[in-house]
Amino acid sequence: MKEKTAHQIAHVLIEALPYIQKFKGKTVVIKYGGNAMIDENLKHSFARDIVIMKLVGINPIVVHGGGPQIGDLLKRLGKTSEFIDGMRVTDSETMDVVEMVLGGLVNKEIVNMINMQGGKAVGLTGKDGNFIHARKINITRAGANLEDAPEIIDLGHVGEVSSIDPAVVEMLGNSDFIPVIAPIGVGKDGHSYNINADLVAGKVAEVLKAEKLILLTNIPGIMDKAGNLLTGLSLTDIDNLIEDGTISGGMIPKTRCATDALKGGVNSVHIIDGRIEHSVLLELFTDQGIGTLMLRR
Ligand SMILES: Nc1ncnc2c1ncn2[C@@H]1O[C@H](COP(=O)(O)OP(=O)(O)O)[C@@H](O)[C@H]1O
Ligand SMILES: CC(=O)N[C@@H](CCC(=O)OP(=O)(O)O)C(=O)O
Repeated sequence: MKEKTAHQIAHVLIEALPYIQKFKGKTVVIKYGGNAMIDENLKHSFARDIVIMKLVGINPIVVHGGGPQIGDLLKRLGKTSEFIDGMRVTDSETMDVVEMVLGGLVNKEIVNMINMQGGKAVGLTGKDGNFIHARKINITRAGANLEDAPEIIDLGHVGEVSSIDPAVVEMLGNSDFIPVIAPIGVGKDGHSYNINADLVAGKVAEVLKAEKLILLTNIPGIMDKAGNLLTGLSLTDIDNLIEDGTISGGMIPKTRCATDALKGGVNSVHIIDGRIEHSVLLELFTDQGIGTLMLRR
C-alpha cells in the first residue's frame, strides 16, 4: 500500500470528526456473522474497530453468529443438520453443540480478540442475567391440496425472542465494558433455544433504542438482479424487492429483521461486507459509507 502523506492522514481524521460528534453517547449494535469471521487479520481489524468506537464515546454492542463454526464441529462429530427457511433444525444433541460453539468457542474468541486490542469485553448468552427470553418456533406450510390442513414443521430447539430484559447489557454498556452476545435464549421451562443471530441483533437494537444496527455478512450488501449494489432503501423498497424475488434465501430473514428494527425505532440499518478490513469504521466514519443503508421512510 502507498504511504499516506501527513495531509491525507489529517483529512481522514477530519472526515471522521462530525460522525464521532454525531454518534457520541449513542448505542450501535453490530451483528458479526460467522461468514465474516474468515481470517485472523479480519478478526483483528473487527476487534480494533469495536475498541475505537468505545474509545470515542460510542456504545458498541456485539451480537455474533457462528453458523459455519457450528457446522464444522457437527461434521467432526459425524452429525449433519438441515436448514429450513434459513434456520437450523436443532435436535437435543445439536443444541448441545450450538451452545458449546456459540456460548463457548466463538463468544470467547471474540471477547479475547477485543481484549487483546485494549478493550474490556464481556461475553454473554441470553441466559446471563436472564436476558433473552425465547419461545419455540414452528413453521407452517400450506398442504398439498387446498382442503388439506397446513403442515406444521417442528424445528426442535429453535426459538424466537419473546422478550428481552436489557438490564445486564445496559449496565455493561454504560460502563467501560463491551457486551458480546451469543444468540441463545432461555425458555420459560429453563431450556436453551437456538436463535438466528440476525433476529437477536434486531431485537437487541430495538429494545436498547440503538442509533444504528450494522449487519456484517459475506456480500457487499443488497444487490439488484444485475448485481449492482442497492442503497438508501425504504421499508416499501424492501417489501418490493422481496416480492419480486430480488431478495431471497438468507437475505430474507436479514432484511425482515432490519425492517422490524426500523419500525421499532432504530434510525438506520446497514448491511455491509465483513470481508473488507475495517468495514465497521468505513461505514461509521466516512462520507460515502459502504454497503446497503436502509431507513424508516
Ligand atoms: N438481493 C440479494 N442481495 C444480496 N444477497 C442476497 C440477495 N438475495 C439473496 N442473497 C443471499 O443472501 C446471503 C446472505 O445471507 P446469509 O448467508 O444468511 O448471511 P449470514 O450468514 O452472514 O447471516 C448472500 O450471501 C446471498 O447469497
Ligand atoms: C436457528 C439458527 O439457524 N441458528 C443459527 C445460529 C447462529 C447464526 O445465526 O450464525 P450466522 O449469523 O453465522 O449465520 C445456527 O444454528 O446456525
